[in-house]
Amino acid sequence: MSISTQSLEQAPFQNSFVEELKGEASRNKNPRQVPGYHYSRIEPTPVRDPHLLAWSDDLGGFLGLARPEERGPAVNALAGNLVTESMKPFAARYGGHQFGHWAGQLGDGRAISLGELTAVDGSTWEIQLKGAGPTPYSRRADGRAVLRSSLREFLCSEAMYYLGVPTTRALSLVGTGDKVVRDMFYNGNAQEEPGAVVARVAPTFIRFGNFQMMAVAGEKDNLRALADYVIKHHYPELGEPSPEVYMRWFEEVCRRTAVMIAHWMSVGFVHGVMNTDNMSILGLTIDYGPYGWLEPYELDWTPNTTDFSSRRYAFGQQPQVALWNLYQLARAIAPLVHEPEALRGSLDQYTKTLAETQHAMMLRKLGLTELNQEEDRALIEGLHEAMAESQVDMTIFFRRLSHAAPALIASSENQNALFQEIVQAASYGTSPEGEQMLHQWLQRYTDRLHQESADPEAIRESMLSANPKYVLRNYLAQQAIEAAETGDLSVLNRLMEVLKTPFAEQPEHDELATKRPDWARTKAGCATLSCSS
Ligand SMILES: Nc1ncnc2c1ncn2[C@@H]1O[C@H](COP(=O)(O)OP(=O)(O)OP(=O)(O)O)[C@@H](O)[C@H]1O
Repeated sequence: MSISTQSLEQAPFQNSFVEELKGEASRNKNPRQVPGYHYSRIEPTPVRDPHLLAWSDDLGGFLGLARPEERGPAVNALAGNLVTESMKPFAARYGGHQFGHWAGQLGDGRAISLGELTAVDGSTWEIQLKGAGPTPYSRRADGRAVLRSSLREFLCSEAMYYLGVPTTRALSLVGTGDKVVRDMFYNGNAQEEPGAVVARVAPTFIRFGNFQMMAVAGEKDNLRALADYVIKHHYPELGEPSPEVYMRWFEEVCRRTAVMIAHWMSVGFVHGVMNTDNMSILGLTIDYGPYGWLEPYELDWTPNTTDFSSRRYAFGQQPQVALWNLYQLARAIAPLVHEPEALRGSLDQYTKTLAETQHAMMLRKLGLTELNQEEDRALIEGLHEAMAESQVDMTIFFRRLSHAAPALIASSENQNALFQEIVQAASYGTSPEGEQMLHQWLQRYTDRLHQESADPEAIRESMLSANPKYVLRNYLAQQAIEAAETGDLSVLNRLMEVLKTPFAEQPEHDELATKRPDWARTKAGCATLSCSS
């Protein structure tokens, strides 16, 4: 049965954000403070030659949208060149803590939302164009985005979705035909790069920073209206807003944020810039900027060169930083509840959910069922220590372990050779101490596996479904970028296809699951990135 789809420019948009919240009357794009409002109505600025570079078929189908032609009205709408009658585009006003410091008003400086579409299951999704031109929140920047960062955002949003990580999605990547000037290395050498627009999709893009902005400005009515809007549309199960419901809502935000962080930690995703304006009120991964995937297992690794000195947003810091961010959200919404102190209790919900979810996810990754919680905790702790010491490739290590599980259970005489093979497969030059720790851990793990009653093949299958073979290693994204910049989309297309089923073997794509090559270790974009985008 074929599901009927329509072209984007024919799709009927709803505009609950614009209609239910407060927008300023002025439509001018001059940078300014916008006190007293949730958003500004602002039209995207047209680009020279919008052409489709990539399209997410699954998401398009889910939204009832037909895949657009390379050029035409649908792509014009995806670039911001065509605003249809039912769209009421807007840029939201928010603030945020950046690297721990309150930065004042930020807002959508280059993202413009077109409105909301109804998906085939009846749910509602906001469509937002990133790189669509200046808004009152652009400050001194140009409102545009370069192809390299847009391609990274497009690819990773979808890759994370297929990994099962809570995330915003990406519908399309459109080349603009315009050049954008950026200093990619922050060395003063600005150069022209191709521009692009990504159409992002999420139930809402509201961030912690939207609430912080209203609170800092002392706009209590706006703060309440925003909370009521979010609860009504996105947490309806909590009931009619009231001081008690705000408490329960905050607890739920804490819970969802914990689940998101547990997912990041379980696949080795490092967001790179967890400012409070990059924390979604729905617990979704948002803003794929200087993110990266852990290759050698290092807790203090960050892909973001801007964060090299403080390492505030390093892999191992993410759980703590999310808690700090939630604390800032609690401070922002405190005026809405009777007992602000009680919000602190909800932060415990974060810590508890994070610990439980991480533990459950790690058991799945190891093919273990809950037998003895204390012992299993110690086993998992030991694994983290051994991985940190040996700095093995996290993704490859777990994948190899999954394949090896039946052999480990069979306990042949060649056990040491098997241990060696697992470590070697994932090693970037492990120290003898690191190797020894991993061998000892593997012995402990093998003993523990013996206590499992399931069929070894079933254990292997279940581990393979919890340990992805393919993740978007930075150097892979960089290869797709370099090809796309010369007009070759084949690398991008291949990655899109492979990352749709990251847990499947897909042997013809083995080379996309290998260790980071040596040349990529220091090359810009391949391991580390600046915020330039
Ligand atoms: N080229 C740009 N033009 C205008 N504003 C920008 C530009 N780049 C970033 N900003 C703004 O700077 C702030 C923080 O930057 P950040 O890098 O987190 O944003 P981003 O990647 O554009 O945004 P998002 O969080 O929407 O993905 C945001 O207010 C953002 O809109």
